[in-house]
Amino acid sequence: MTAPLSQVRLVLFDLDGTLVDSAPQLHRSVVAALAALGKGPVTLSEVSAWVGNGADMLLRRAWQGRHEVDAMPPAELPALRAAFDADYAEAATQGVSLYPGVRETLTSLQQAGKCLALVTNKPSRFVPAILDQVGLRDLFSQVVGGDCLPVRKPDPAPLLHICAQAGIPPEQSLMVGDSRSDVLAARHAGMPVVGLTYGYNHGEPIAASDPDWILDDFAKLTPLVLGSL
Ligand SMILES: O=C(O)COP(=O)(O)O
Ligand SMILES: [Mg+2]
Repeated sequence: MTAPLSQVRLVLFDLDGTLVDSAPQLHRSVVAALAALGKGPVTLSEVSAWVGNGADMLLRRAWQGRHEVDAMPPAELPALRAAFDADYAEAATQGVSLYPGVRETLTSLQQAGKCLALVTNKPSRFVPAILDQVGLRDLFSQVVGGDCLPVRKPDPAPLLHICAQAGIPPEQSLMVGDSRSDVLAARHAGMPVVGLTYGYNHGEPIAASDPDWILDDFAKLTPLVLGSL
């Protein structure tokens, strides 16, 4: 599907691996949570490959040391999550950085009259402080976190919720993300989707998820959306 991007009035952005490089802080807090329950550490590259389906799934993967986890969550999950939350409340903003071109690109899209929204699987309580830290808080008209609705990406509901609130249909919207959850959510919502190559996608190239456009540089969004790419 390649809808004409001249129609796009609303652009929805993923957070982790799309706007911010947050894996180092997530890694720190996952290791702290494991240690609190007497478990040894996991690596940054493992954590990067396990991000994308929310904090509980990240912790379940870390607990089992693999991406595909058992259907039943471990009994330790609530304690693990409490330890993670306690550490991440402090770690989330420490050294978190924007990918190149993000601020300039978001600003130019907003100045061109596009409505911007954030749709992340990260628990909502951590999102405002991160947006403040990187100076993006005022750019989004809506922010939907991983626990705002009963379901999260790859379910299309968070994307459709944002469209409904904005009064803009999915066909006139664009999803921008780094993982297969973003591509699938957009597909199910009937929305075109850009996949970025540099983020966290469970260790596989974003091309495997077949987004409508693949960009290796966030700044290329401006000409893509505003019409000169
Ligand atoms: O918390 C996660 O698993 C990832 O969050 P994201 O949806 O912003 O990539
Ligand atoms: Mg992401």
